[in-house]
Amino acid sequence: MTPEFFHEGDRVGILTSEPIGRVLDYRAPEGGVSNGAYVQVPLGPRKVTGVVWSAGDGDYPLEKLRPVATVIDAPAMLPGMKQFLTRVAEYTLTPLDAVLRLATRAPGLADPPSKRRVYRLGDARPDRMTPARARVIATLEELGGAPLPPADLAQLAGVSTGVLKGLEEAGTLIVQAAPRDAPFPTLDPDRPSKPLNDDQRRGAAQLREAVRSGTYGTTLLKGVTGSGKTEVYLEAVAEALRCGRQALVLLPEIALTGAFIERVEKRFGAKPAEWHSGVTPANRRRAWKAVAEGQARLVVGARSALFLPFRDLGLIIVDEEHDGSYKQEDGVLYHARDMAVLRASLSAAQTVLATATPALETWANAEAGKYARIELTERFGTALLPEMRAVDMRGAALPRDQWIGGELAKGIDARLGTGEQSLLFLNRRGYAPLTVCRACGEQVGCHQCDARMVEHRFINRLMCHQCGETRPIPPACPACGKEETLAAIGPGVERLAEEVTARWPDARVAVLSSDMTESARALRDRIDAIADGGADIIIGTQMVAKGHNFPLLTLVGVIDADLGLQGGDLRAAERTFQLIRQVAGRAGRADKPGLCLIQTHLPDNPVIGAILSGDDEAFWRSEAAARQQLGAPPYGRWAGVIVSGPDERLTFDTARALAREAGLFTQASASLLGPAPAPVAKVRGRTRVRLLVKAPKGVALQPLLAEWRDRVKAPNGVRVTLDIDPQSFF
Ligand SMILES: Nc1ncnc2c1ncn2[C@@H]1O[C@H](COP(=O)(O)OP(=O)(O)OP(=O)(O)O)[C@@H](O)[C@H]1O
Ligand SMILES: [Zn+2]
Repeated sequence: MTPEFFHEGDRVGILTSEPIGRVLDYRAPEGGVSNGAYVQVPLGPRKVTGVVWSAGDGDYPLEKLRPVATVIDAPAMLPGMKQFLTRVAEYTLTPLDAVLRLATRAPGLADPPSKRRVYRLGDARPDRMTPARARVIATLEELGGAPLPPADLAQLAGVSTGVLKGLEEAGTLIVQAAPRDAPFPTLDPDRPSKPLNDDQRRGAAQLREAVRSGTYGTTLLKGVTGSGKTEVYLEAVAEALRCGRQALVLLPEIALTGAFIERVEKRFGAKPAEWHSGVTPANRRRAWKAVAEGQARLVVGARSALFLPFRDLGLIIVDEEHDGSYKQEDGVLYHARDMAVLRASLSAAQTVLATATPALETWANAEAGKYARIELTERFGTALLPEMRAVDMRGAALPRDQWIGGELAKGIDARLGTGEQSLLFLNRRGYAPLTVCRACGEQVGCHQCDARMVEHRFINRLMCHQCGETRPIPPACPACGKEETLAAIGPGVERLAEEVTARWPDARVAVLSSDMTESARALRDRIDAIADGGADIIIGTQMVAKGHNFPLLTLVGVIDADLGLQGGDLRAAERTFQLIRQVAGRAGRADKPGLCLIQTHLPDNPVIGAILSGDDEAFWRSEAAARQQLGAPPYGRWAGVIVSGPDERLTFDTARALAREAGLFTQASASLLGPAPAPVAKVRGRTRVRLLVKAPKGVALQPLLAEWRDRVKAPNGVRVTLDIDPQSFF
């Protein structure tokens, strides 16, 4: 048992967020320190952030230990949070310090709370009263004594800051220093919600009851696109607020937060805290602290918000829970949906997984009765689900630089000039996936990756989608040196935009792709403008499939439905099903009916069939049966292993040495496959080799993997990465 408090001079164990691999001993500072306190400690010449984790247990002489330098002004980490971080580390087989880093990513945490200047009303009145001066006094009197920053006061009173200066000199305005981290406004759960329909009401009641129970539980909220899932789970949020607890809503895409926050503001009368990479450092720190103090009651954010120091988390919503972006693919390889369930189970909270097309894992857990279930089978109001049609492209014979077939083109024609919008979906960023020399056949590749360079015409450069490196489009072939022989092959969204502009020169075209380098704010404005009718034809990658509401949109064209079906990884069918259903769901969300045309060369493919048929349960059952037969997740447990290093031979040697220890797995009725060069065999100059561990469901895989990894000492520079429940296999 760790004591609650350490007195000055006690030996304390500090976990830092530095890659040290263990808890370090320090001496408790003057005044003592609580268990769980966030602190700064000296480490070599630096000061680093850490948490009081345990009693110190080393045998280094106490008097030689360095004392804790600063105790950070924030509530101590709660035992439940320590447990959560520990379990994440164990589950993902990552060092605890790396997980702590996720939980302390608030810039300037240790800085003293900074102050800003505010004005409050003093007793003195100026000798000479002017209308402007009177307005300033009236404004502050109306606020009942609350101080205001100069800029806000000037704006509200409609005066210049010069007027304020004069009043300050007269002693009418008094300067004060107020903490910069203003508290978050209070959300009111009892403001009226939208009137819910019967299905929504039933779902909301079920969720409210679950939240009130004050126990752990997970619910799959499955509703067709446009059924109003958001309205339903906002009722669960309201209930958590009524119970005095905190709530977290995870969204898969930053571009969605703007619209979502507006909905929260309408429902609860104020804005929630935001947490994602687009939030400024100052606001991050403000949110982190307010969450730790229990003052911020609702957080809307990206997956990393799961690691915020909630006081009393009662509810986690994972919106579009099937979305691949919930898996973090570097650093700590965790799946935010799974870790949300873990965090909820440790804090007697409820999790709600909202989606139109659940991940097979989630579907199976609901089938098995581990998750409760709520179904919304119809769109809200009078809107109908879009009509879905496959377009057989096998005989289409389109010109070389066209990808929009006759039927789709007719659909676009019919909508131009009527105020209705068309959306063309192509899940490929850039101009063309391939740049080939017409003279020698060279495919332009990345210098440091086993990947082709992708032409991005908007920035006029070639880009490697593995490492992000860009370079100018070369004037001559890098292999044969011939000039003007490089040709773009195949379409990306930018090239599709070119086709659209050529064929419909008068149409207003908008391209939405995740690599556009605009700010979150600018992107949001653009999306709002599109929703208001600012474009006739929208072209987008999977970013457009997620959750947007474009009321005027009535036609969705899937340019190439077969893209995701090739490559044949474990989830190819599932992902294609989810993505196309989701993008189709953008059509016909208001009063006009929607149509989705799916261009394919594989019209008889069962996945295309399932997308068209509307019989979801049949699709999940057949997917489940196929996975069961393979012993694949969720019916078996898989772990991906990537061995990478700058030296090819050493990397392969390490992988082979690991493979020789496969006996450890076979004894536990698990198996090891590989090594084999990874499908992307080189990234940033590092050779990549893959192995795969497959185990039956009951096997405790992590301890086995840890022991196995430790049996082989990887030479300098060679890294062994373990990926539990891998989502990607490149
Ligand atoms: N009870 C309601 N009253 C009025 N409007 C509603 C109600 N429920 C939903 N809507 C409206 O219906 C539309 C779809 O709702 P919402 O965005 O919640 O659906 P969804 O199920 O999350 O859809 P998707 O999965 O496609 O993103 C929205 O414009 C929303 O404002
Ligand atoms: Zn590269």
